[in-house]
Amino acid sequence: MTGSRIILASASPRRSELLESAGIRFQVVPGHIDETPLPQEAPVDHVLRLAAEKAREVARREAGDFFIGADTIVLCDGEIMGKPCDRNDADRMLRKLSGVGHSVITGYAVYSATGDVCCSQSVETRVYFKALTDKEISDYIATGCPMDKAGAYAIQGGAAHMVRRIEGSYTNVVGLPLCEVIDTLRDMGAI
Ligand SMILES: Cc1cn([C@H]2C[C@H](O)[C@@H](COP(=O)(O)OP(=O)(O)OP(=O)(O)O)O2)c(=O)[nH]c1=O
Repeated sequence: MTGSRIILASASPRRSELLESAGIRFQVVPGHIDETPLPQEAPVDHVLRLAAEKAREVARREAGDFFIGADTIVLCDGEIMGKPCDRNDADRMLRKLSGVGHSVITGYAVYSATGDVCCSQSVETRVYFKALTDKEISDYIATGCPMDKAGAYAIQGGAAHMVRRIEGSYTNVVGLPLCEVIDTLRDMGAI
């Protein structure tokens, strides 16, 4: 360890758990930004922009050396799915994901306050759902789990049985592509 103060600019408990599992020492300070996509904004541009905005917003008001921001979306048939706004929206999303493949894209950014540089990257994972029954969807929504997850599901939680297979990084689906984030932290001298 270099003794750098690393700040995770995220309210996501999943991101904290993942970073902790890699043995990184850090503090959590959630970022507060508007997550509305810009008109015509491409999915990758969207997650990279939000990740960098979260990291920089926290860097403006907290002391630290390196600030990590991230944003995860589900991309299905051209639609960017963030977190559902209500149960009907969660139902609509899960019906759309049922029986088909989609992408989960996470963008992350590491901002160095001392160097005033920001390194960012996006990672894509393909996820294939089995066909879901009406009961599976309504039971899952009743648990409340979908409400704070992009695409209205958690691969690490109650939706594990809905996933037939994935191609690519598992941690990327949960919210932070660990291999890549650790490489970036090392390249920047943060760890
Ligand atoms: C697809 C999927 C998403 N998610 C979560 C990861 C993110 O927490 C959330 C996507 O919303 P984000 O806006 O990326 O993150 P957040 O609002 O939870 O936290 P912050 O902006 O403060 O960093 O969905 C899972 O936990 N499991 C999954 O399988």
